[in-house]
Amino acid sequence: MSRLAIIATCNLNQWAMDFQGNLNRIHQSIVKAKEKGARYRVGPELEVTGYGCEDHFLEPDTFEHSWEVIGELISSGVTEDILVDVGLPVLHRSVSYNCRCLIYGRRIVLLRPKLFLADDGNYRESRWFRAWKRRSVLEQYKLPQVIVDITGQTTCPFGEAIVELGDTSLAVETCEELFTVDSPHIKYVLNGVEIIANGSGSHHHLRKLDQRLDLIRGATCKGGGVYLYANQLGCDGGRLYFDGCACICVNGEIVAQGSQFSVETEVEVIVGTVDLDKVTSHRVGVASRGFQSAEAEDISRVGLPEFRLCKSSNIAIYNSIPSQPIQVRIHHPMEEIALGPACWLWDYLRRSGASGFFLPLSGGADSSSTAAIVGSMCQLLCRAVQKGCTPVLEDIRRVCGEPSNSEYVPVDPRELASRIFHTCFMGTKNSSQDTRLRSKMLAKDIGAYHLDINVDIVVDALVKLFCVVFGQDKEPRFKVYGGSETENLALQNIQARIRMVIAYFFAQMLPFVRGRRGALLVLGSANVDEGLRGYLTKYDCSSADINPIGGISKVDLKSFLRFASKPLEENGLGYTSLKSVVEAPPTAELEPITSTYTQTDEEDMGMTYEELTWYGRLRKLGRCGPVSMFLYLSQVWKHLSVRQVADKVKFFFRMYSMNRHKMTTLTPSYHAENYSPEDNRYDLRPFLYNSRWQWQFSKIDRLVVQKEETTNDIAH
Ligand SMILES: Nc1ncnc2c1ncn2[C@@H]1O[C@H](COP(=O)(O)OP(=O)(O)OC[C@H]2O[C@@H]([n+]3cccc(C(=O)O)c3)[C@H](O)[C@@H]2O)[C@@H](O)[C@H]1O
Ligand SMILES: Nc1ncnc2c1ncn2[C@@H]1O[C@H](COP(=O)(O)OP(=O)(O)OP(=O)(O)O)[C@@H](O)[C@H]1O
Ligand SMILES: NC(=O)CC[C@H](N)C(=O)O
Repeated sequence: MSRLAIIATCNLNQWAMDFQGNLNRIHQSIVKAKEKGARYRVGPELEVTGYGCEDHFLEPDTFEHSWEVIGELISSGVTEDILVDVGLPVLHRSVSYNCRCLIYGRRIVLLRPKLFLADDGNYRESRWFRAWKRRSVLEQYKLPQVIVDITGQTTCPFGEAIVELGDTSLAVETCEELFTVDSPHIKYVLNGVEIIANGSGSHHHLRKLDQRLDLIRGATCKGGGVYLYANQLGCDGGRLYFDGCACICVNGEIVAQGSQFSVETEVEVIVGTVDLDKVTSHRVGVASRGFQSAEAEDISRVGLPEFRLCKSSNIAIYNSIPSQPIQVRIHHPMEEIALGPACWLWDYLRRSGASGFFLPLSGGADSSSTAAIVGSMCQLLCRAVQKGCTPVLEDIRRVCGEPSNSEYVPVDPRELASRIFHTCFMGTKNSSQDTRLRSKMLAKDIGAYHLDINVDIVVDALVKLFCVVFGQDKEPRFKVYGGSETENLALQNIQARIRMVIAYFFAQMLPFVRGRRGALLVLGSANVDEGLRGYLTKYDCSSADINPIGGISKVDLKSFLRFASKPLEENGLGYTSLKSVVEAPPTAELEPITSTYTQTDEEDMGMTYEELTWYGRLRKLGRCGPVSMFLYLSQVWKHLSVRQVADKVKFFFRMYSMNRHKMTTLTPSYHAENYSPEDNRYDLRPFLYNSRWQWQFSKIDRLVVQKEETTNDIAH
């Protein structure tokens, strides 16, 4: 008979610092794995604490509580008859490490510290942990008293090692180690390890899954082997959405895949039956691998001979056949926008204790996108309830403020939206009927509780106050009525800013008005490009509690709106009113519309959204300063003269640097794109610039002259 093994990996929706909840979910995942006959279970990175504890990893309490959780797991008996691989932070000789802990029954088999830390973009693990550098040394770790008391074991091996089981060998790596050039799994494969597990804390951004799956397949494609990938799922207390997708890969082919975006369960266990003889067979067939293996550098080994993964008395084995390769599921980027932020919003809402959302809905592309994402969340929730996910139903009832004996079951996403989603059009004299109507129609499509109000009374009161203080002759006027730039801007900003105050007021009071308790979270809708250009009023209605689209570009949002306007049968979101939103030119509607003037975003900004997307990508992803951005764009924008390109690039950098201060107060938003300008965690820059960029701009000027001379020479 083949060496068949049933193994399990999981997606866990952990929450930073929620030790009790995290313990329950880890426990549940082990129980589920055992129920399905698995003999090995791997969980996500730092699952005991939650990945996103950040500076809590500097507190000794965090390490102590982590061992208490391990103690609870062991004493519950759940680790009996299964090899469990859990992620937690560990202090060893007063140095903190991000570790995997392998437990069998009441024995800690190995503590394996992370070798290569994640330190780019959103990650800064070296702020809290050290990477393990003594790769050839296996040290003895002094176990804490809480574990000694339960197990009687006083020390365990600490370091990089292969675990030799009775019938196979296994090694583990942690998240970023899969992404590094010289991944540890290469050595493990050459050392004959058949099963490699990776516990990850890896977040979603658009179009990323492809890369991750390629790496997973690549790990065992050349040298054979089984690769198990576990990940966190959901919002664990920050701006990131961890997108699960736990999977099992055999000899470079995915045989099992968990969900990427799901509100259905906090504990998703993915089980596969793998034939380890297939690994041997694959390996024997590649002679060059054999040559390299024969001379591979040895790795320390820890023995667990009494444990056989392919246990012949395992009843489940008799009933199972090896898992076959599957077609992997990769969502279209537009579905990713509809699903990722929706799942993040739901975790945030249910965990914050709020009673729903309040969204200032202008009928423009941005706030309409936010609204559609909340609609998508309601659709996901109703689908989960239909499938019988009881914990989801309980959470919904709690958010809706239902009594404990409630029998409420949401079946219609629009009906659910009417309970938890509130939208408000806040018009002024400058608002058009078109946007007012679009806002109303979209709210109807989604089912939101909608308000249509005018805020002129408040704006006028503020202008009056100004006149009382400074005199009637200083009454500010719009430019179209002969006012200066300053007056024109001030009159716009006050309308925009007052909307924010009203939004918070209404969000606090609406549950009371509707005979409910609690308060609503205010949603924001600023997008990446506006942030970059500074085309927003600081502390206006783009300031909110959370923003699901703050990391998404306008160009992607437009495509998303087209997708969301399609009927459900065509896999859209069914919000047909969005069609007119996409077609309308973006406008702030803060200036009076006259027969000769209508305000539009692109004209106001002095650049198009498409140009802004270029600047955004080159600035962050291309790591371009003004000069290299100019050089690059003068190659690409052939429809413009180099002087025009130079003027555009200089204008962008001037506006960007003048407005960078606005990024410091950006509403916390879902991280969806690597070109995000988010200033607090991701895109760290100064916010007081010399916006003349003298050195850089004069170099651009010299280059323009040079290029013009060269072009003239060629022409003659
Ligand atoms: N270096 C610096 N560091 C810190 N803070 C700085 C600062 N420079 C100015 N400030 C502060 O920022 C204030 C100016 O910023 P802010 O009040 O926002 O005003 P401001 O940026 O002058 O004007 C708002 C901009 O957004 C546009 N807008 C308005 C309304 C809607 C929309 C839309 O998205 O549709 C766009 C409008 O056309 C204009 O370009 C100053 O009064 C000062 O308090
Ligand atoms: N008339 C309005 N009624 C309700 N909310 C509004 C209105 N105008 C603006 N807002 C809110 O203020 C935010 C910022 O306003 P701004 O004029 O900058 O719009 P925007 O960023 O272009 O977004 P949108 O595309 O949603 O209009 C909007 O996203 C919206 O949430
Ligand atoms: N936690 C980690 O090591 C994650 C790093 C990895 N590059 C990722 O984005 O998935």
